[in-house]
Amino acid sequence: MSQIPTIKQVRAYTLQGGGADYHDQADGHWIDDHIATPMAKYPEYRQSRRSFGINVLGTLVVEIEDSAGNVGFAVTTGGEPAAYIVEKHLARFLEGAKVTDIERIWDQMYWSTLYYGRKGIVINTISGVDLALWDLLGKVRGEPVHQLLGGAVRDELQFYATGARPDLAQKMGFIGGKMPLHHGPAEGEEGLRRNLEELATMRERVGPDFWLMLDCWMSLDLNYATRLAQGAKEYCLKWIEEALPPDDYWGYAALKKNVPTGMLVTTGEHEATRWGFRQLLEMGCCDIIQPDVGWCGGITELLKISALADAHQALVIPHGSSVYSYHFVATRHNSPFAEFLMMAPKADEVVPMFHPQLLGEPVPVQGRMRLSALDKPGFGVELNPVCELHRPYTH
Ligand SMILES: C[C@H](O)[C@H](O)CC(=O)C(=O)O
Ligand SMILES: [Mg+2]
Repeated sequence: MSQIPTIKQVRAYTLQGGGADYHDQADGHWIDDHIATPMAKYPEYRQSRRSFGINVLGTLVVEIEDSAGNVGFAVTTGGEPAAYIVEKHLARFLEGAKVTDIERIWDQMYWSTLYYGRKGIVINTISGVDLALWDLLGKVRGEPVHQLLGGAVRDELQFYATGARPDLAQKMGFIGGKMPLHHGPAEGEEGLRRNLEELATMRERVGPDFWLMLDCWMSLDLNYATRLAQGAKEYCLKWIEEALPPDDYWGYAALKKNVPTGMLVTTGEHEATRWGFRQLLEMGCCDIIQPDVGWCGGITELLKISALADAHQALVIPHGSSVYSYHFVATRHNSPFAEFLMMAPKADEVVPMFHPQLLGEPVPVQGRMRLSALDKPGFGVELNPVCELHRPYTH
């Protein structure tokens, strides 16, 4: 057997601009247009998520180089604080290790950061390192990540679209459309009426059979979420997403009992690790969990989360995250479809989710993606050289 390369150097960079929903989008983009948020109770922070700092962190880029000159990389949220954690803390667990030591490295990253980590930015950072390790291993082996995960269980992925225009997504071949909720409890009865009107208008446009979902981005309370779900029954809402703050497991368990029969409760994009998802699953909080592979602990942890969900008969439909989730979804029976986040400002065309950061990022065609689009080594993407990388710390 040929010798397994060892990890020579770990480098952490930051990058501003573009890059999915927590990054810098220009004025007029649907993703930052009066979306209901937990900050909407303050009128001055209601119109735009950038106003309260959704883009402050920017992107973390992790690069891992091995002794044979292969370089794996990944992008996630976390920016400069995450770069500090990689360089000053996590790099020690990688340098000198074999490129196959992924499980041991994850374990050491998690337990060594426990005293200041567990969730949020630290787990985003660990996720970025883990994804870069899987990318590197794929490049060393000359195989796509889905093959390293045990192989695909289907030849084609099917997508629903998240964006302001499910009616256009329907024409583009997606199986459903998830709209952002625009008004939270602070906008009172008038806001609730407008939320339901928007849903009614969209149902009218897409006809009776197309899936319609509402993404509430943690903005509601149990009473409001229950009333919204009950009002939305008439318009056959397929699921109500992230209605409550992620820590309100008790609220989710109650909401799941309160929603009309057949309507699904989904959540989990801001949840992390097997322990967080265990809480959601054991308390009966939702029907579908939506881990983001760049935030929940990476692929290594998502495998564990997914097995746990399967045993609870819950589906795993990862949040956004492009190629990092496509390679995973292709390999799991309990992930029968995937999300595509419409990053075109008017949600009127399919554009790569992480544009301009990645080169070679595949996108759905007619709401579908052939497995052959994911056949390159690693995650099959490259960093776009036009993006300016900044390395704020070294070790
Ligand atoms: C549209 C939502 O507010 C959010 O930005 C994206 C999201 O939660 C999702 O794709 O799910
Ligand atoms: Mg969501």
